[in-house]
Amino acid sequence: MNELLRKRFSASSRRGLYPSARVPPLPGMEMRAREDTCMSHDLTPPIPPYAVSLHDRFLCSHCSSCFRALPSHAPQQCFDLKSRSNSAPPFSCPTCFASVRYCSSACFASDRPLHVSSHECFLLHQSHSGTCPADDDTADLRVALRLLYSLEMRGLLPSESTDLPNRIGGLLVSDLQKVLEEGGEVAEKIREGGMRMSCARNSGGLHGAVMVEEVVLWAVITNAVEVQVSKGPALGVAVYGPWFSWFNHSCSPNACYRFELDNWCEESTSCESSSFRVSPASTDEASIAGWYHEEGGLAREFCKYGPRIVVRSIKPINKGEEVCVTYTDLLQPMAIRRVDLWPKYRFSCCCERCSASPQLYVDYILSCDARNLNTKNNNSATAEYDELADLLHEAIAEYSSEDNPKSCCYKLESLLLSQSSRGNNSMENTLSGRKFLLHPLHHLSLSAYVALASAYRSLYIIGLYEEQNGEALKMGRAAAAYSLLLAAATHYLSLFESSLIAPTSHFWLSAGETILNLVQSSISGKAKEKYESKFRSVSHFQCAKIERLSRDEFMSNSMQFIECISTILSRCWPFLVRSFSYLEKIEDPINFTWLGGAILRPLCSLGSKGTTAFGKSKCFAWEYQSGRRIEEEMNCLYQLAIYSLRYGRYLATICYGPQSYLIDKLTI
Ligand SMILES: C[S@@+](CC[C@H](N)C(=O)[O-])C[C@H]1O[C@@H](n2cnc3c(N)ncnc32)[C@H](O)[C@@H]1O
Repeated sequence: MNELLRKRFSASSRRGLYPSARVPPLPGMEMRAREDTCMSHDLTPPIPPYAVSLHDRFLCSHCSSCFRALPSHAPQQCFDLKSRSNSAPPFSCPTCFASVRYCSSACFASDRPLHVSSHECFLLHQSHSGTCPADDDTADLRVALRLLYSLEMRGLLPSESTDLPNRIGGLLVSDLQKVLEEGGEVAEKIREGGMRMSCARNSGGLHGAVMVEEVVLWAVITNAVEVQVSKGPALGVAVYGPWFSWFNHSCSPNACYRFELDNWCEESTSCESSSFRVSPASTDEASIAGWYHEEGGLAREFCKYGPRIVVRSIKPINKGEEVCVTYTDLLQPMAIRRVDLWPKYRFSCCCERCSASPQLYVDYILSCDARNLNTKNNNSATAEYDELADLLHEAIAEYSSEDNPKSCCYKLESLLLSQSSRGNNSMENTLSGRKFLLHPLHHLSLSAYVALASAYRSLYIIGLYEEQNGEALKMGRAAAAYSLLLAAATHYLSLFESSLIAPTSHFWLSAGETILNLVQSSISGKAKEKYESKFRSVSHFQCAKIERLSRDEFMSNSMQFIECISTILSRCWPFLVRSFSYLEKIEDPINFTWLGGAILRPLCSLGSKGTTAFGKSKCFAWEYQSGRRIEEEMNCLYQLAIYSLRYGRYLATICYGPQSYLIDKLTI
């Protein structure tokens, strides 16, 4: 931001808008279960949003109102808004160079007044005119402008003479003053963003209230969610009213959420409170009553179209229990989760996972030195750990920004090799003079596997494109191996912290897809048909029951799945990892016996309860022999792909429901 402009909007000029005296914060709102609920149940109907905005890169390819992909006449991708064409497609905004587009006249009619009146149009104009960095995404600012306009139209904005509000439209905005006074990245984002919003609203003028823009932008930062309706990056950003925004965070959440693009209500844009299995709660009942009556009710929503959000249970929940979702990546250890949550949400989580003493096994294992796995002693050298973490993050960041998968694989694998003990079946306590040793379940290893799986997938595609089949096969093997390692590791962790089934579902689906692609590009159509028919005749795995699923049934299904694929995996793992030094150290990615007896006991007892759905007897019984023909390897991998996809789909159905985009075309 221009330094001169920053000075003009210094803290002292802003302070004038709201007196510094603060009213005591309202008691926090939360959501509680109205009745006993099993895992895998929708707790809310589809909730329409307060405000939504596509990320800039999707403005040209998706409808700005309903978020559906535009018909093929529009360019599929639009990473650079400045390079738009002159001929505007139908249903687009002529004022902002057609960067905002709609799929139908209904979407156009419903959204364009908001697009124009919120001055989003002007903000995009600013972006085009080159005054903002080309890679700057304006979705947060645009959603804040839209929210601001909607609140204003409904008389829900505080007047300039009142104290800094604790809530706007029911959304928590307390702590803004502290955030701005303390400074830092988020304060900077609010100051700069608030000013850009103000410029847009005043057609470039710098007068008028900046503070209200900052308040609304803070509401967006604290309450918005990324809209994920398809594979790949999130399409945009959405802010929902109290029915969603009052769900608190837990690091051991009992619910998660999905988005739906269809089933929007043509007539009514609000939800009946009777259709919710949760209700708002607070230590101060009067403040809830205030939101029901004085502000027009919790169910008031602003957008006719746009992605609806549905909250779903992922654990059994008792009547009256608080229902929480997660605001952060749960595969991180506690210290990192705290650092991640504080700047945007201003609280230190005290959920049962965070307050357990001693810390829970899952948190211990995500951060401990490989040599301490069985000792519960986490005395590792922090300087050496920090150095390793920096190097890993640097390599991953470089991959994200420069898209050089080869260099990423080289750097990450060198780091993993230099820091690892000898692999999971032979953990040694006596290793070298190193002060910190990684193990495959450490959170740094998991982050590295995510990047490696993605980088090797890119190299595999490049190999296929360049018709270097040998190289493509090699890269595809590594991509499959890292995807499997990631899925197996998170699966293991999810047995101790069951909310981890949500990320685990993504990893099994991704492993299944990666392996299936590898098989399909490596065999002839005839061979594929043969595998498919052979597999159909011997495989009966259904992971059938989702409705009224008990925790025991779920655990039993999970153990059977692992039992089943362990047989197949032991045959094809050596083929996948051949000639990859780090992967070769891992003798069996789903065998966790190296973690020690005490830890494994609960799992062994569960395993013995297994029923027949995933029984070993139903697997193929081919023995691994070195030098087998590639078709035989592929045959084995094909089974692994199908099992991984089916199990991933089972987990995804539990977490996101059968309507989720993750539950797609698996017909085999
Ligand atoms: C999206 S709102 C959730 C609803 C909020 N409790 C309210 O009163 O509106 C996010 C804010 O809620 C509070 N919050 C959420 N989860 C929390 C938790 N586990 N512990 C303490 N505060 C939490 C924080 O102030 C956070 O910024």
